[in-house]
Amino acid sequence: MSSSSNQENINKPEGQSILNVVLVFLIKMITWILKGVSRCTPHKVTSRLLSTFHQPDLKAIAKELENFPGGSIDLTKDNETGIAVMVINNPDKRNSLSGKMMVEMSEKVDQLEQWAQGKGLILMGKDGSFCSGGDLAFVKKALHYGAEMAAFQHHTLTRLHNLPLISVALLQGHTLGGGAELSTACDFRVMSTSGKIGFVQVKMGITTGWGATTRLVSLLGRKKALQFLSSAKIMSAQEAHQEGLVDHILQNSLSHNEELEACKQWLGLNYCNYDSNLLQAVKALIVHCDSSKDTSKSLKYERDVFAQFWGGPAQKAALAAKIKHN
Ligand SMILES: C[C@@H](C(=O)O)C(=O)SCCNC(=O)CCNC(=O)[C@H](O)C(C)(C)COP(=O)(O)OP(=O)(O)OC[C@H]1O[C@@H](n2cnc3c(N)ncnc32)[C@H](O)[C@@H]1OP(=O)(O)O
Repeated sequence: MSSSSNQENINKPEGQSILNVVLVFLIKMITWILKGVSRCTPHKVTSRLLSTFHQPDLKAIAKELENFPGGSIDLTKDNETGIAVMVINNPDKRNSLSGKMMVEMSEKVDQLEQWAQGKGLILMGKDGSFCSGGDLAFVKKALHYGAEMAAFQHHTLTRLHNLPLISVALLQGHTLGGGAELSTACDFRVMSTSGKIGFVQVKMGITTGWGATTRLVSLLGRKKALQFLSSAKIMSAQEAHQEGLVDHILQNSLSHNEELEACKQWLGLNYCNYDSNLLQAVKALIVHCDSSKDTSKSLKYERDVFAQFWGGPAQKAALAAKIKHN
């Protein structure tokens, strides 16, 4: 009796410690598996993001974006030629986009949607540079606001893409990151011989936030989209033309203004020769008949993924490194 109770006293702690070891092992295994699963899950959407994405309150987002000043978006419409020019005007920062400029771009797209005499649109940057993406001063202050900013930009750029006007991005100087994304919201891209274009987002620790993945896949197919987006390669005009991203390279040694005139001629002579009602109908038909036009699901997925990386450690490290892409 006494020996068996001794036995029990001796065995009990041993049994417990084995149980403890097994329990700790199991907990570690479960934690490890869960971490692995979460690492493999491409997008973890929080309830906050879901509610934002299902019904983005664009007016409230615009109000918030207006708190980030700098630059402007300028629009001139020529009723005679039917060609409008939209200028991204923030040359001191290589025409990067502030929050306020995002709102202004949306307002200018509203105006173009109503332009009955319109045939064509040229989107360009001020003083010989197209756009170097988001204004990094804005980006650093808006690291909590990626999902909302992306929803706003998706709405504006989808409307820009679907305008009943034949649109051309005039790519002078640098077209980087969000700038490259903007260029894909136009029907054509015309580039200076010295121009450079790069989807540098992965180098900045993020994925596309302004809808370029969705548009690139439909424009050039999966393989090219993958090549541009995964390499962050900066392409010359010749390379971008060979890849099919750029439609026309301008003649060498023209001034910035001469390049604009040459771009107007290219657009006007090739695509704006006929009546504006007819041309608007042609563009509207193409948008309507494009089987990939319902991009809402794809854009939502794109911004879900973007929101995961925006404000994350890789982006913060890239911003701290003050990377230049020239
Ligand atoms: C939002 C996100 C997205 O895709 O969703 C993105 O867009 S990611 C991509 C974000 N973009 C970038 O990371 C571009 C970083 N910048 C550069 O790589 C370079 O500045 C170039 C754009 C190639 C221009 O080089 P370049 O030698 O010609 O001029 P620079 O470097 O002296 O630039 C002239 C002035 O413009 C400013 N600057 C240039 N890009 C800027 C930007 N995105 N935001 C704010 N400031 C910018 C420079 O700091 C400099 O200001 P100071 O004279 O005061 O020094």
